[in-house]
Amino acid sequence: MANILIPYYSAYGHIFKMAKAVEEGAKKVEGIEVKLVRIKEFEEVKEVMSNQDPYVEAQKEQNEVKEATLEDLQWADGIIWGVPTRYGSMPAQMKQYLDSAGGLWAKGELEGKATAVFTSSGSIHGGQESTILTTLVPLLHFGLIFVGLPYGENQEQLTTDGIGGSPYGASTVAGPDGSSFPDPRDLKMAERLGSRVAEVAKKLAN
Ligand SMILES: Cc1cc2nc3c(=O)[nH]c(=O)nc-3n(C[C@H](O)[C@H](O)[C@H](O)COP(=O)(O)O)c2cc1C
Repeated sequence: MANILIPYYSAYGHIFKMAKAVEEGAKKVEGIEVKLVRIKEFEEVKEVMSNQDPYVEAQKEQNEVKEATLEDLQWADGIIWGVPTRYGSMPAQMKQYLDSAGGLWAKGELEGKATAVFTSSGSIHGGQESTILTTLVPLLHFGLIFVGLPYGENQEQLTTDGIGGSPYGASTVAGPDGSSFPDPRDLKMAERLGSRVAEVAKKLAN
């Protein structure tokens, strides 16, 4: 038995779609309970974006998803973070959540749990790898054990096509105007990342 938490932030829905694929993958592993939770939005952002249809529609889609709490992190044996690229690194909303977990860090409560990151960017070279690698820095401070997405199981990465996926984690390209959808190969790799973390978390928990 092991619990997998998928905390994600998604302004326009791409990370949300990837998160659901990660969830599917984790659920495929026997004895796994999965919880998908959204990172709290800033009130200022809600206000500024309230007249932007793509944002409003994407938020509606996520209405049913509960907001992430610190108790969720304690509950989890494995944590898979959904982190869209903001200037080549994580959004402030995600950093705020991580910063609010200082009490758990102080007690070492997350040490030894499995973790992974999936991301999304506007353009192919807009910072998917830098987002995952810079997200890894605070995750290591928490003592989490990083799980990547190796080529062997993810031959889709061996391409010159404009899709996501790297040894660092699953990803997708949203398009400069956000109008692209995750490629089926992106979703497949996201699913495999979910299964992989679930397998590792189960072994670590036992
Ligand atoms: C403030 C801001 C900064 C961004 N910075 C980048 C960036 O550095 N590189 C990039 O390719 N896309 C960038 N984007 C585009 C987002 O990565 C893209 O909208 C996101 O991946 C879509 O995921 P979502 O639909 O789940 O929100 C940025 C978007 C915003 C709003």
